[in-house]
Amino acid sequence: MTKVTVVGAGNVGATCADVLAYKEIAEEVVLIDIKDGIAEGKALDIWQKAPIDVYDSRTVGSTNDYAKTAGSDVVVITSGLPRKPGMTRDDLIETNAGIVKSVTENVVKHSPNAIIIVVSNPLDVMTYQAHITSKLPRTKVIGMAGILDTARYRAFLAEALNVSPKEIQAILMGGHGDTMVPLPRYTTVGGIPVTELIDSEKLDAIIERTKFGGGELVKLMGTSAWYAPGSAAAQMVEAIIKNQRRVFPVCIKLDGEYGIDDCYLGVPVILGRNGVEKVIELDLNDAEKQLLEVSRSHVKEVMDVLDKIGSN
Ligand SMILES: NC(=O)C1=CN([C@@H]2O[C@H](COP(=O)(O)OP(=O)(O)OC[C@H]3O[C@@H](n4cnc5c(N)ncnc54)[C@H](O)[C@@H]3O)[C@@H](O)[C@H]2O)C=CC1
Ligand SMILES: O=C([O-])CC(=O)C(=O)O
Repeated sequence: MTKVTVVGAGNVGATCADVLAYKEIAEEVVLIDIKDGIAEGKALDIWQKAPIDVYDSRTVGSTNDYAKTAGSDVVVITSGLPRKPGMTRDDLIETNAGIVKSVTENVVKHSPNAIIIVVSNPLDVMTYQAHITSKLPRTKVIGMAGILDTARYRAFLAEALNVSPKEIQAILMGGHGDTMVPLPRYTTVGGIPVTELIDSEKLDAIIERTKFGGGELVKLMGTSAWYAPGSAAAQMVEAIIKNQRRVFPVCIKLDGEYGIDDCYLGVPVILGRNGVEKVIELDLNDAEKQLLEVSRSHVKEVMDVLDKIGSN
């Protein structure tokens, strides 16, 4: 039986669990939260939608009882505070590091073979936290951000070009923050390089909007996004559970790739049954390398903050 646990039954976690269930990505989806009854309630609500949307994945809710999560193939960690207007993702580090650490300990105790997908922010550094706490290989503890950031970029491009979002292929690298690195050189529209279809001024504006895409939504809603983040995490789960070997930007600890050691950054990978099956190394030009270095040094600074807090 395929089993997936989602930790945190808030906006992102519940959305992710819903997508996992209605797309029948896993046979059993467990939702767990510390708030009394919330996970049970949302799991029941998703199950009651099954006759309407026609799916048969089972959903189970749990208030902090990790026994119910035992033997999960994949665990998605969404527990933690979201930011409010005026905050950066990095402002969440102290609270969320403690949460991600204790959650990871419980996850590994009950599902030692699970692949862990981290969603909590600040994303790259929470992936670091989960990786060191779990003591699992780096290919099995990865972060979700690149699919979301790339989706925002693709959605903005589809709107500007008045084409279907299905036609836009793109890749984006780096940390999940304002220093992320969209790559126009690797962006195509139905196989046509995007630079042949849009002028550079408009493309630059879309890249800027993408970098601040999370903040745009925080400003509008007073809390951060959940529909696209929940679906993006579910898409990673699907690639793993179905061994699809899809090519996605995913946050992973770099071990020499791109000339970078000991830093958690978004890079293109092949995602399959074993988690990251391969890190793909693109032949970046000097300008792209420079942007990636800016992103690396920012993430490293936040990793240093985590080391100082000492929750690892
Ligand atoms: N990586 C990405 O691209 C994205 C990351 N995020 C991040 O995801 C996280 C969750 O966001 P939302 O779902 O909007 O927040 P939310 O506040 O709606 O839900 C968070 C849930 O975590 C639960 N929780 C807290 N401590 C817990 C613990 N120790 N064990 C189990 N559950 C616990 C809370 O009770 C709450 O239900 C935030 O850190 C946010 O910044 C959000 C969107 C995109
Ligand atoms: O912006 C936030 O705080 C949540 C997030 O990471 C995103 O939506 O990209």
